[in-house]
Amino acid sequence: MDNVHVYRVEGLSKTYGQGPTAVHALRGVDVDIDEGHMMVLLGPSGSGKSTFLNILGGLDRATAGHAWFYDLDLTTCNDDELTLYRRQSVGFVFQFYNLIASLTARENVALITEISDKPMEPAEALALVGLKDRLDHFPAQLSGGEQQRVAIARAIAKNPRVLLCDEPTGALDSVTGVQVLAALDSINRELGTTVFIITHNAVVAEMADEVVSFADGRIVSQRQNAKRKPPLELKW
Ligand SMILES: Nc1ncnc2c1ncn2[C@@H]1O[C@H](COP(=O)(O)OP(=O)(O)OP(=O)(O)O)[C@@H](O)[C@H]1O
Repeated sequence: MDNVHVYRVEGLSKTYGQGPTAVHALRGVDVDIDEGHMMVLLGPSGSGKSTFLNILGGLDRATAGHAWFYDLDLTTCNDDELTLYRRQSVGFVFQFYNLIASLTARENVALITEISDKPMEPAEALALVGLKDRLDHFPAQLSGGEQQRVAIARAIAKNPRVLLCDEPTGALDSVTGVQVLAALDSINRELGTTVFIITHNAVVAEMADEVVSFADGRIVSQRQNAKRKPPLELKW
């Protein structure tokens, strides 16, 4: 049976600005993404990874081409449709955690579940990322890796179909970074969420089902790993 594609992308292009100062961030990207896959995106700085993820997440708009999320063409959505898509279907994790300092871990997650249709209990989301003993801690009482795991719990508590992570371990040392990657791995396995991770660390690619490499606004390679390596075995 054919795999179901969560995204189908055709000729996706993005140009910032116009004329001689225009920046061609994406130059015609074609790719299909299988539902439930753990995807790692590699490539040098400026190669278009974040632009690609931001368009898939409905945070930015393409200049040309198409990106379908199942049957929904994100490139023809109006602003309200994109907002609904983001709210219902996408979780985001960035390098910086953006937690509210005066709220506990549980309260930071609850902020999102209050505005979702089919949310998880905050405690359940925090347990999934290994923080069931930290529910009532404030961000300042948590390590950087633990704060990032609260941010991941917040992103998945609304049960999104996809989780888009832009350098989620960029601010962490290798030990805490691996724990964050392990949390993403268990979300992908236990919830079936399709997960994208942008990273500068090629070792992270070993935990992926599929590795997509960008250069100069294009995909220059796409390969599947025969076997995923558990994040706790990654060494960098
Ligand atoms: N809002 C913007 N306005 C103008 N140019 C932009 C904007 N966002 C990105 N760019 C440019 O588009 C190109 C691709 O950037 P992008 O952030 O997608 O690359 P990246 O591969 O994610 O890089 P990094 O690994 O450094 O985050 C770069 O040349 C960047 O300067």
